Amino acid sequence: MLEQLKQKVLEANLQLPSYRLVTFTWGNVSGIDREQGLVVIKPSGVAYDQITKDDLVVVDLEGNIVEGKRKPSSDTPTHLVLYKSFPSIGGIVHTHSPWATIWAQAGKGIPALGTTHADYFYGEIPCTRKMTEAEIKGAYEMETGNVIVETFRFLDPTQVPGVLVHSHGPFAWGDDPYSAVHNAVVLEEVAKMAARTCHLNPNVQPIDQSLLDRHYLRKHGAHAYYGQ
Ligand SMILES: O=C(CO)[C@@H](O)[C@@H](O)COP(=O)(O)O
Repeated sequence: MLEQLKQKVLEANLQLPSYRLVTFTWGNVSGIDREQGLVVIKPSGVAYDQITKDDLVVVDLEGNIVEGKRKPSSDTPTHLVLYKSFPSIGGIVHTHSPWATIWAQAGKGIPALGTTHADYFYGEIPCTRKMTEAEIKGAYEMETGNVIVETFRFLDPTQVPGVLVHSHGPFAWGDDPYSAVHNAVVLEEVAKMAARTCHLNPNVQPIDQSLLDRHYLRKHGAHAYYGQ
């Protein structure tokens, strides 16, 4: 089980540069084995083209290193807060993908302006509030997770599998590391489309609820009918 998860996390991390979601060592992917309560995550500061399965780090839900010779991603506390708060997710991706990061730096959520967005996100992709001085100077990465969880107090993370951390960048998640990367790619695509749509038409409004429902629910939920 854990070896299979390591392979998935390795492949998912290597997808980030191939989908052009990261530059240098920015970003990270993790996956969780909920039966064992263990998380596999990318090593901190290691170039993607040098990462091997042996470089991956295994931590418990308190962040203790259980296996691995490297230091875990600096964002590990953020991932752990999300795994503990969102029990349905199996993989998490953080990047600084440019278009999503532009929205995060602007402090604005990405509105659902079209069906591409609606196919994956059941409404706006929210932006967190700014973090306080105390949060920034305190356990910063853990507090980053807490501000994401606070943003989702009235949202279902399975229906909106991503968020923008104010002044920082996007986090996306899914059932496993691969689906988390898939959602991270879509988040970046809809961020680009939405930015250019708003530039073309500053008065554009989010799509009607009926269209949002039709597109989201045809792919998700009990009555989904998309695909084979
Ligand atoms: O968000 C950041 C830095 O702002 C991190 O994702 C990025 O530097 C990657 O850090 P790690 O190599 O995962 O420790």
